[in-house]
Amino acid sequence: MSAIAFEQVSLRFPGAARSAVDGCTFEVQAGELVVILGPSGCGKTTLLKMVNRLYEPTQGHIFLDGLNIRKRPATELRRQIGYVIQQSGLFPHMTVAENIAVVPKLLNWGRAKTQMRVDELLQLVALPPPEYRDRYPAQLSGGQQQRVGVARALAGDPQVILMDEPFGAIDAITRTALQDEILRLQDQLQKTILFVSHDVDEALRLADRILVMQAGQIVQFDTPFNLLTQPQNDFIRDLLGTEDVVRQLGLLRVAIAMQELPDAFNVESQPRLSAQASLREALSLILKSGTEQILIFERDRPIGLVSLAQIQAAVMEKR
Ligand SMILES: Nc1ncnc2c1ncn2[C@@H]1O[C@H](COP(=O)(O)OP(=O)(O)OP(=O)(O)O)[C@@H](O)[C@H]1O
Repeated sequence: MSAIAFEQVSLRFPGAARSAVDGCTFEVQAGELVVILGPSGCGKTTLLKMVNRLYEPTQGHIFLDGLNIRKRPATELRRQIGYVIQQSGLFPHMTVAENIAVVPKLLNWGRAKTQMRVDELLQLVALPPPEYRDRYPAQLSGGQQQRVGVARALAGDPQVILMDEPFGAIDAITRTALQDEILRLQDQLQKTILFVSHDVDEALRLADRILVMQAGQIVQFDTPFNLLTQPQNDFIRDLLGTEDVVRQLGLLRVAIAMQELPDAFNVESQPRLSAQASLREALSLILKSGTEQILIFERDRPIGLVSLAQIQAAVMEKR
């Protein structure tokens, strides 16, 4: 059973000429991180806000773990769905700890259990509790506020988390660090995450699958690799910049060009790279080191080799 399912969902705002979300059908599996990507005004936020019933569809149905969300009281539903928005949405007059404790309080957890949970979550988002627990949001940087926003969304241990351009207002370097945090947290917690973004690189970096929208409709719903290698039309091609080979090298993992390590291969003096690295990093290392091939490692274990010819073949294959 899918964690989230949309069945022919549309929403037309009163007086609007066309639907903001138009006949959307898709399913998200438990533990998946799905990025909703598309240009401004294409309906991303509207789609997201229907999941926690901030908006109600004018047509169609939405299911959470197989249950129609319309059958559940909106307030109870929202307690079970984490929500992170762009400007963190923290309450300015509450401390960091009080902000994170909002849902545990609603769930009547009691003081000791709540305090423990707050500290655990602060640690999880890399903010040492003694230093940050009693600060007010205004005493934090934008990136730290977003970390607290993420901690607050995780507080009630929801299975589903909605994130609406959470890092949209953050500078590029902090943004990359926060994306790394999300990937690390996701590795650890495996939540079902719907993440709105209009940043293509962010989507390619974070998503298990990307739902591309245009004018309220779904254009393609696929893995980053498939979107890059099999874009369904010119809109996707332009949006993702799939014609730019150098850009693609930076986005595709080295693993797609790798060959298995021959038996008894001497791994000693070879230049090496992690399996998480991009083809671009592999190319750069080959050119710099002057070797024919480099070794690919996964968690300290050599798993394969990549050569210049293999990188070229991988890129050619996709054309
Ligand atoms: N509360 C509302 N009342 C009326 N129209 C709305 C409302 N919210 C959004 N819209 C309209 O619905 C369409 C989709 O808006 P939405 O905010 O979902 O787009 P988006 O893809 O999230 O855009 P952005 O990336 O700019 O945030 C737009 O045309 C917008 O003007």
